[in-house]
Amino acid sequence: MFDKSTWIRLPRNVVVGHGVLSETLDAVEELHLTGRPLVVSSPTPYEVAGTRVIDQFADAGYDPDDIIVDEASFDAVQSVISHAEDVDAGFLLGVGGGKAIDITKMAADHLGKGFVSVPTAASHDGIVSGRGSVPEKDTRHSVAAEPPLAVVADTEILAQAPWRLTTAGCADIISNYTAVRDWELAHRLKNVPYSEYAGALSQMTAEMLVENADSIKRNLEESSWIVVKALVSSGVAMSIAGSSRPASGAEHLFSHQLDRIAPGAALHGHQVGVGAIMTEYLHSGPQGRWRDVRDALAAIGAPTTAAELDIDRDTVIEALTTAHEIRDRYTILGDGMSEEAAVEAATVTGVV
Ligand SMILES: NC(=O)c1ccc[n+]([C@@H]2O[C@H](COP(=O)([O-])OP(=O)(O)OC[C@H]3O[C@@H](n4cnc5c(N)ncnc54)[C@H](O)[C@@H]3O)[C@@H](O)[C@H]2O)c1
Ligand SMILES: O=P(O)(O)OC[C@@H](O)CO
Ligand SMILES: [Zn+2]
Repeated sequence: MFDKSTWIRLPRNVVVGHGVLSETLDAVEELHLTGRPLVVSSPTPYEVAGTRVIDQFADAGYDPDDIIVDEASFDAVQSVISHAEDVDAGFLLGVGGGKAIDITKMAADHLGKGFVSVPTAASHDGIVSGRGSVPEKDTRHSVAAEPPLAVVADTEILAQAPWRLTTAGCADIISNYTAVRDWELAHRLKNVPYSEYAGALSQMTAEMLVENADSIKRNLEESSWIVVKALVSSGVAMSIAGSSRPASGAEHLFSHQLDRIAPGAALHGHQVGVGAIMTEYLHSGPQGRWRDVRDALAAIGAPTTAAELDIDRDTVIEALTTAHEIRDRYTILGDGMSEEAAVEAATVTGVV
């Protein structure tokens, strides 16, 4: 008997383009969301977009409230949950980078309330995904969370954000190459469930971004358009998979470990990009495609070395040799790299 079943939870409205922040109210009303809007944001995104979202709802007769968060932690999620309960929020809007959006989708999930994603930077592919990423002690959780009912991605705002945030988003997408390779490996070796559809979509998204690298340029709003569409597509791949597997392999484990050892050193996307150069080397050897990964990152101006991440050699080696411990996710790192092998991989690829 065929007894498989799956839920693919996707946004209903994905609104992308110049000035679309002013259509946030329309995108929400079309969903028939009711009650008090709660805007969850971090300091700069609040100034850049949060106040304008609040004004829209206030002018339309809603009674919006807001809360500022700063870090991706379970404490921050709890503070949003408590605040939402105190003010009797009807639905939540996450306005900001990856951390603010992750916190909002996890709080919305706990509360059983609708969630709307309003990215202010094209820096990560959590814009659409139904996953939240939270560090806790020695580990990093990938938590099932409320996927957005609507996404409002204003390319005017995304283009005005610091350029490094956009190159971080590109690198988060380029890392899909190695994430899919790790996923296929885990499927073959450990019988981890694999979705051909999600894997193909994730890989195609990375390929399209790399093919369009010439059009991804500072001060060009079309760049934000290309990158945000790729970020949406990657998030859809995660929703189809029901996990972050299509977009998170060993290169992400390396980055998560860096977050523990050298917190705040570099952006998530930049870290996973550098990680992908080394894990592609591990997959395909010295003559393999790690140079293609490195060149694709370099073409869009993302870091390709530890120095560009502002991370020293020893930290890279420590992160490489311990990355397999952070999560129960089988990857090319297997049960761990020896120090000698880590030095070899980081040196041959020019990361250190
Ligand atoms: N849930 C998922 O599927 C998923 C996917 C990718 C990344 N992530 C998570 O997202 C986080 C990384 O996202 P991030 O790189 O956006 O980090 P972040 O949320 O810390 O944002 C980086 C900085 O950019 C600022 N910023 C955002 N928009 C700005 C703007 N318009 N102008 C000026 N500054 C602006 C933020 O306030 C913050 O200080 C990590 O925690 C990562 O694990 C989650
Ligand atoms: O599940 P994690 O490893 O947090 O990955 C999510 C996201 O960063 C993928 O780009
Ligand atoms: Zn990522």
